[in-house]
Amino acid sequence: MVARLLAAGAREVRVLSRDESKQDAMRHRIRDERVRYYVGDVRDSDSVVKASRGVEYVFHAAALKQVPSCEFFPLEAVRTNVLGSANVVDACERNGVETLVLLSTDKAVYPVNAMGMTKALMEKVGQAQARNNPSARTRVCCVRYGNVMYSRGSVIPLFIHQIRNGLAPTVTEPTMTRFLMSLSQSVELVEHAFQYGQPGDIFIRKADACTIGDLAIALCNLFGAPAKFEVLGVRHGEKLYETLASREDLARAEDLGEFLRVPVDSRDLNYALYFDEGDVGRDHLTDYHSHNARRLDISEIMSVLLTLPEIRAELDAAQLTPAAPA
Ligand SMILES: O=c1ccn([C@@H]2O[C@H](COP(=O)(O)OP(=O)(O)O[C@H]3O[C@H](CO)[C@@H](O)[C@H](O)[C@H]3O)[C@@H](O)[C@H]2O)c(=O)[nH]1
Repeated sequence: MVARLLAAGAREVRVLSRDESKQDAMRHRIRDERVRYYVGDVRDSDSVVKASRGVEYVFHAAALKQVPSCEFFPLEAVRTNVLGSANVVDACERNGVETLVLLSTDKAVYPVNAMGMTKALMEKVGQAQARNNPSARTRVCCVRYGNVMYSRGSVIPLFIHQIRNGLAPTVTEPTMTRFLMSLSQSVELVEHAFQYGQPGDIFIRKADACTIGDLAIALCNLFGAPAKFEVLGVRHGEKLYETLASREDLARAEDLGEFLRVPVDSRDLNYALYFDEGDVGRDHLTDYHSHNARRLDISEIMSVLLTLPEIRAELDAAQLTPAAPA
């Protein structure tokens, strides 16, 4: 996102995060005087207010995002994902920020784990700001997407590490499905919300899905390893499939081709006014989830993986020419 903003000619980009070491690594990688680094924490309102003073646009990606660790420390997830996000919303309004985009996840839909529940509440905090303050200075909207391939701490780099060290990848449950998105697709979704979002909108990117067993085999094939994996069993708080849009979302959604736009339910608390009309339009019986989305087969997964620069770099490092997808 920072790279895209710089390329688009931003005068200044501020990065607020807790980890000075990651900031230092980024400073060396990006080498651009327009990037300013602020050490702080979304849990500390003061640090967010200071970092967002004089800022026009804010992209809020700070989160506790590992499902199993949020299960063990749910209050930590509440502090960062819910209260921290509320601090960001408040700081933006206070400083007259024009647009705030909140980054959410498919795990926020019908959530079963603390990570998803806290992200769902973050969506609610953003939407309540839009609904309760029609004259708000800040336009708040949300994006929701599935797994970003090769993101830090996720399963693809783990499988590659295992395969490159001669180990069989450890698959939790082979039939489990996930939506697959590239980093650039997720950034495009954020940019779309930033450009076109109305207050309280949630934008969803449609995506293809695959089973984790097929993903492991596709990576074994690419790295020339035997096509086999070890089965671990489902981890704490995990779902067999993820839902990008609920049937309730779909009843209100506008189909934009690659994206769905779910506008905020802008009725006020005076429900009597709506008694005659009711909440019409709930004609969707199915959700949009990773079991009923388009399913990639092993050779399609291999082709998708080969489009990622990170996978190409891993193959180069292993001095491998990729096996052609069958
Ligand atoms: O050793 C492992 C670790 C994970 N998995 C599976 O791989 C899939 C993906 O796991 P992981 O990469 O850890 O991602 P998720 O737990 O699905 O969560 C990621 O994807 C979400 C979007 O759905 C984001 O919101 C989260 O921040 C991000 O961590 C899941 O089915 C896991 O069960 C394995 O099979 N073996």
